[in-house]
Amino acid sequence: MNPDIVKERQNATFNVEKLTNILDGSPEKTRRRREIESMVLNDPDFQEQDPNFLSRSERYDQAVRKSAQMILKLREFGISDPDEIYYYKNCVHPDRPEPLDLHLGMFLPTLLNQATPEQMDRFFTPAWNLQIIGTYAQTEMGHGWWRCSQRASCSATTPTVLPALTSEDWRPQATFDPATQEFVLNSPTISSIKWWPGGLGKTSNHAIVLAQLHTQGNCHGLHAFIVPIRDMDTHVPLPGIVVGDIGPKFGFSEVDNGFLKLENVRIPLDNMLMKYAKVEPDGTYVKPPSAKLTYGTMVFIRSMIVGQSALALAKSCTIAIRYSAVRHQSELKPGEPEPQILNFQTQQHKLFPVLATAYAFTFVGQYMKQTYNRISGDIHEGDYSGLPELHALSAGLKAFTTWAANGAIEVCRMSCGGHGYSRSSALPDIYVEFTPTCTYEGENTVMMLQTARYLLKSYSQARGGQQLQGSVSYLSRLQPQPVSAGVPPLNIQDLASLVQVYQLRAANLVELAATSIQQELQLRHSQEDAWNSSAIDLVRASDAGLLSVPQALQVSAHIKELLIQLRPNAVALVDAFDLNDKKLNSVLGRYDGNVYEHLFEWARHSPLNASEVPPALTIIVIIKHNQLIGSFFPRSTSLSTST
Ligand SMILES: CCCCC/C=C\C/C=C\C/C=C\C/C=C\C/C=C\CCC(=O)SCCNC(=O)CCNC(=O)[C@H](O)C(C)(C)COP(=O)(O)OP(=O)(O)OC[C@H]1O[C@@H](n2cnc3c(N)ncnc32)[C@H](O)[C@@H]1OP(=O)(O)O
Ligand SMILES: Cc1cc2nc3c(=O)[nH]c(=O)nc-3n(C[C@H](O)[C@H](O)[C@H](O)COP(=O)(O)OP(=O)(O)OC[C@H]3O[C@@H](n4cnc5c(N)ncnc54)[C@H](O)[C@@H]3O)c2cc1C
Repeated sequence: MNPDIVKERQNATFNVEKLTNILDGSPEKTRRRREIESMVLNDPDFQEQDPNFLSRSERYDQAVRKSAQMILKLREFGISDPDEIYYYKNCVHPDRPEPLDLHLGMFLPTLLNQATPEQMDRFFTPAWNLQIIGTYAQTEMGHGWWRCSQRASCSATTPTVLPALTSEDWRPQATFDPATQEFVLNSPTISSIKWWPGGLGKTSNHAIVLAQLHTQGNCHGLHAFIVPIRDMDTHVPLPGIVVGDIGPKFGFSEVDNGFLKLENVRIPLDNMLMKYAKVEPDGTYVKPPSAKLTYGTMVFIRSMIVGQSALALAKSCTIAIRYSAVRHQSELKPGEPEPQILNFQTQQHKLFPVLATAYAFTFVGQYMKQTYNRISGDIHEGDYSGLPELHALSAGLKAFTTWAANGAIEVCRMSCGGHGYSRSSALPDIYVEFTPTCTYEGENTVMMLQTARYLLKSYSQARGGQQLQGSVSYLSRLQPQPVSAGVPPLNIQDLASLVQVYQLRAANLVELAATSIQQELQLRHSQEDAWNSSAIDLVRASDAGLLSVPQALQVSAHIKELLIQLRPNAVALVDAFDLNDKKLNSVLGRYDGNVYEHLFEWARHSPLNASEVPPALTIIVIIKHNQLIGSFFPRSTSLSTST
């Protein structure tokens, strides 16, 4: 054990195990989490080659092998609780998305939320047993977003063939054929090819495809269909299915994100997910109680991503803070030993806010999950009243937490200097695997605008005298203040006072956005144009701080004081996240702090070190010996060599 890190732990002023229990929810939950962890980390079937030294195809193959083992073991150990499955999976594939993510994270949950009992028997049971492997195909090459409700040019009363349809409307179509009781699916244009779905490229044999429903000559907007894409025995693509991998990406190397072109693919009537919307055998369309229910799975994953932001931050600051405790640089005073870099105020100022955010997001993630479970329970009982708030909260928190975490991971990487740039630190991988959360499940700006839409509606209800409940109740309680009213009193030591200032700022920003829309409406006369011209204010309204210059200076001084208070407990606070070394997979973030010897050891495994003279270098050796000069270079080229 590195002596610096030992001293850090000796200086801590609280019981780390108790804090771990609080983070987990209870001592029993900590025990069970560790039990699952050791099932995976001590299982030889999950041993792997360091992916850093593998090609993409090798990484995919290794991940598929581990995922298959994972399913067998989940069955063997009878693990069926979604939280436990999720935890087990995260130990099997630490930090890395894998080919079955979409199957587990979106295919199964979409069936649970939108399938009829008959469809549950036909699809969910075999999918649970991994006979059916599914993905969720919404995004297309030309479009990442869809309307929940029908477009003006795609409504129940608009015949499909009207020339009013624009090129934008040429999205994948599912047209009902009553003669055969089938839907015929087509991707009419290049831009309507499904693009991005995880596990689609090679792994899945089924996809939930979102397509425009056409029946009795009318278009009814976006609906979900279960489409078999590969033969269940041979895994070969079925007729009419053009499918494959979209190629290498920034990260996600283990995942076969794919493309899917549908060419007159026929599926039975009862392959449309019909828990809510229905098509009768004669083609009659039965509306769902809410068109927004089609988007339920995204609300689930967005809620889950809030917790993933916390985990990415916990990992990043564990690595950076432990490393900063054992790294020494630059004499502070001449002749004295070099200090731990964690003693530099600037280093603390980089890392301690990340640490605080990791804690805050952990609790926000738990709150989001409880809210999701509560409101989705109501929805299952037929009460849809909480859906708008759930959508606004999950969309806004997904965007806010992923943006914040995305920036903070990079702060952690840079705070580790050069070694942070090495893949041995794990920080580059954490970044590339985390950053697409800002884009997928709804691009963040678009999500912020969804939250703003809800805030503005709530604002106008509050101004109309309604007493609002839940997360927007502050809009009823607080009267937005004009700038001339000055800044509110603030006690920076008092949490309640800080929350009140945040709420006031939020209310002011919502009012600013509403005023902007009103002004733009007078200028532009169209609600849509006024909305777009106020979009910057709207995004700010969803991301609410209202301080005077002296108050800001007071905050700044208080932060310096807090850095000093936090310093003795920094290592213990990251230890409390209880991230096992094998899960963290970082040379810099090792629990024992023995960084340098393991860094050297890790580098020696680089494939470039497999031979002292890599084969490609023989050409240089030959050139050095002047044997090829005549054939490689024209006679006029003078090459001076010493040999
Ligand atoms: C069962 C066992 C489970 C075990 C689980 C265990 C382990 C899990 C394992 C793994 C998980 C790991 C990883 C996670 C897996 C996957 C993640 C990886 C990849 C990502 C996959 C994807 O990206 S899928 C594609 C996602 N795509 C999007 O998110 C597109 C975003 N677009 C939209 O949401 C919409 O197009 C829109 C909202 C931007 C615009 O829609 P539009 O209709 O035009 O909107 P408006 O006119 O503004 O609003 C209309 C109306 O609807 C309301 N609304 C909108 N969305 C929703 C919603 N989702 N819910 C409720 N309500 C909604 C909106 O507020 C408006 O309401 P009002 O009219 O009342 O104002
Ligand atoms: C790693 C990864 C995995 C994915 N997995 C899946 C999957 O499994 N299944 C699936 O269906 N999809 C998947 N996706 C696709 C993903 O859901 C989309 O990329 C995402 O929804 C964003 O859509 P887009 O790419 O069309 O971005 P665009 O909407 O084209 O965004 C581009 C820019 O335009 C801006 N913009 C767009 N609309 C508006 C607006 N209304 N107002 C203001 N600004 C706007 C955005 O803010 C952004 O700056 C995945 C993507 C990635 C990167």
